[in-house]
Amino acid sequence: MASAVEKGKKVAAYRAVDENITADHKVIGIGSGSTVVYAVERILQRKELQHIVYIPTSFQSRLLITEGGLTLGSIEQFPEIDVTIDGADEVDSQLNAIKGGGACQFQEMVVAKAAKKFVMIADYRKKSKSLGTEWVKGVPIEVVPLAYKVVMQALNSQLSVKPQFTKLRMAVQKAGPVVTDNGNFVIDAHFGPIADPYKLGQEIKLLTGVLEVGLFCRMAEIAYFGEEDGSVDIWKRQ
Ligand SMILES: O=C[C@H](O)[C@H](O)[C@H](O)COP(=O)(O)O
Repeated sequence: MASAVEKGKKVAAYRAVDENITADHKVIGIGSGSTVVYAVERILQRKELQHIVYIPTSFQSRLLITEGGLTLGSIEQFPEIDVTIDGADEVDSQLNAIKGGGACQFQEMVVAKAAKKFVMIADYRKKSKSLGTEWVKGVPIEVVPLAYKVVMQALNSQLSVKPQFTKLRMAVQKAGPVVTDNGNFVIDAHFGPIADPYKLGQEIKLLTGVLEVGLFCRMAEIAYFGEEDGSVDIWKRQ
């Protein structure tokens, strides 16, 4: 029996695919994480979507595309994407989101920005009144390895909001830090409730050594949340 969370991910992903991807589309971006697995599952069920080129956002998402037998494209070949569909760790009512729980935020940002429409999918646990209240592991920040200590110091001293903690993300079943698909490290910085996620994201992005910040602000047009009862709550950006 699938848990309520898994059911939530699945109904959100299926509905988002059905309402946003059509046979007229040529290039679709595929996000990363456990919810996106259901989006690809739904795409594979829809025979009329098989001719589309799919752009990955991580090693995991590339595997989903190739193992499903879909056509893989790169962002270099296809810098213009019709729709990108991706998961999220926490989403507020304006559709600002924390992403990067799986350390994929850089490629996800590139592929989301290249898309005419960015669609998010998640289960009910990801809905939030204020970013930093539901996802308390910290905002994921991808940094060039040699600069990680310098960035940590800067995070603690140079921002308009002081983080409650900053941590280098450590790997599981491997000694040492998580290494991203781009060969970088991830710092998780927790700020508590974030009053202005856009501003905070801009400030962090300016720190030398930072490649990308997992604050996706003013980007998604629509978000689908799968509920415990099997329904889907749809939020649109105003
Ligand atoms: O780096 C990972 C991504 O931003 C994921 O989209 C995010 O962590 C959500 O993942 P999941 O669908 O597994 O909750």
